[in-house]
Amino acid sequence: TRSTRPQRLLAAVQKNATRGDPRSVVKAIDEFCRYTEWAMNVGDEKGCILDSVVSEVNPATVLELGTYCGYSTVRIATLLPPDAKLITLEFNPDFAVIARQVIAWAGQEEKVHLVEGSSGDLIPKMKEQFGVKSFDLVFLDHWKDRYLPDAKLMEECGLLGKGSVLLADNVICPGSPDYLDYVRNSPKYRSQYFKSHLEYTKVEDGLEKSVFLG
Ligand SMILES: Cc1cc(C(=O)N2CCN(C)CC2)sc1-c1cc(O)c2nc[nH]c(=O)c2c1
Ligand SMILES: [Mg+2]
Repeated sequence: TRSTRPQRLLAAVQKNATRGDPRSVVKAIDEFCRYTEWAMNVGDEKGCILDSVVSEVNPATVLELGTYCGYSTVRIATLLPPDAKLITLEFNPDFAVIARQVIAWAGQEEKVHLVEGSSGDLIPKMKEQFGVKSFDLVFLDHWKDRYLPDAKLMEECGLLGKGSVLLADNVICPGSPDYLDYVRNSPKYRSQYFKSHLEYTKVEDGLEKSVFLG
């Protein structure tokens, strides 16, 4: 039967990237998605904004909501010090299988903990199961309708501390208007929009960076 898009993306990584070289993995995925087959990775343009926020926050603990094929997981992990921890949650087991292999090909498995399941179920278990006190950075890139409930859930679970940064992908396309309205109008956050484009296209999209004020 026909292969899946994530399987074709992994094949492109294994063919064109050097094992243990994360930058070559990122480049191979971007070339595949730009010239062969579009896929919903954060991409190179928004990826540079992601990189700059990760470098600025210099997080010890990161939560990524939505792994997909592991593209942003690799981008983030590459910028973290060796003792930092990146937990990434993926609901779709077929995506998780591919992401583990992409992350391994990039040589980043030490810093990454990929957990399969839904964010709504797993967020309340972060403290007990993973010994996390709070997250310095959360990258929301799973499903537009879960951004707001999961942000509130993280607040309720005490997973956000003063200065914790939420960075959300796709706030314009596909769009998460209720989340945007919340973080832009809540006294608990200071929010900033980084205008960009939907990965590998000219369509407008952007990242919203929101600092939790405690
Ligand atoms: C699946 C999809 C289709 C989009 C689109 O407008 N398209 C028109 C233009 N053509 C080229 C591509 C397709 S945008 C998008 C998407 C993009 C992300 O970054 C996502 N991140 C996390 N979770 C998502 O569900 C997610 C969906
Ligand atoms: Mg996205």
